[in-house]
Amino acid sequence: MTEVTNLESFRITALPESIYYIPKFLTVSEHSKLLSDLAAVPLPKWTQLSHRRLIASPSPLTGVNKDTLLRQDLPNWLTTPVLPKFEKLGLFADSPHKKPNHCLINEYKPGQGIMPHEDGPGYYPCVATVSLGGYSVLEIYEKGQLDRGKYKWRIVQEPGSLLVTVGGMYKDYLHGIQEVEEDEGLLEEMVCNWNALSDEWRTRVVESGGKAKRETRTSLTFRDVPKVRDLPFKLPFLRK
Ligand SMILES: O=C(O)CCC(=O)C(=O)O
Ligand SMILES: [Fe+2]
Repeated sequence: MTEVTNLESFRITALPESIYYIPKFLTVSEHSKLLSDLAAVPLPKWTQLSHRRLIASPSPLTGVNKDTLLRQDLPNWLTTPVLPKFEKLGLFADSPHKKPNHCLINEYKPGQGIMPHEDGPGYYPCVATVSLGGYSVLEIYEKGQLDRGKYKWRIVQEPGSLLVTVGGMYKDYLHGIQEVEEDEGLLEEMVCNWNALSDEWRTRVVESGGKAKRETRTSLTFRDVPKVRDLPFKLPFLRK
């Protein structure tokens, strides 16, 4: 496992703003435990969208601006493997609650993705994304660039990795994942964290001429929601 205590050493230097890629953030057993705990989540917790399925944990944001979290802890299976590591890295040290209180879980099958978007003002501008299952290619767009349909940078996320996005990169750019069954053009000069990727993955992709086939991939995107409201009364099933 990578010794993850110095965030700065994981900065993607090809990018102008603060974005960090930490390979092997999870051990192999932490990765498979998270996947099996996720598989045990009851089906009704998932929301099926047209191009991915989603769980907002502990619950979707509420209020007129959809920026308010009802006070409830994240489940232990999600926090136990990652929160102590976030703390070691100093992630969320300056955020209102000093740790994430919300996690969007996205599952993408081959051919699925997420349109270029920004995450919006409801969250403190730090997102920590843990990747599970297959690899993914996150594409970053300059805001005025979307109409030309072209991303500016590509970041590959391998299973077990952590991607941290803070500050300007969070606010001034859009990010998305293309809805394809196979990515193309995954060449050294096109992938800005190429050197941080595993030899196995790079070799396989180079041998297939810059192509890679998608597999099911799940992202756990941890965030801190500044606005938290107490539940008007505690329902028995929401008690910890
Ligand atoms: O799955 C990912 O890595 C990105 C997800 C995302 O951008 C989001 O949930 O806002
Ligand atoms: Fe996002």
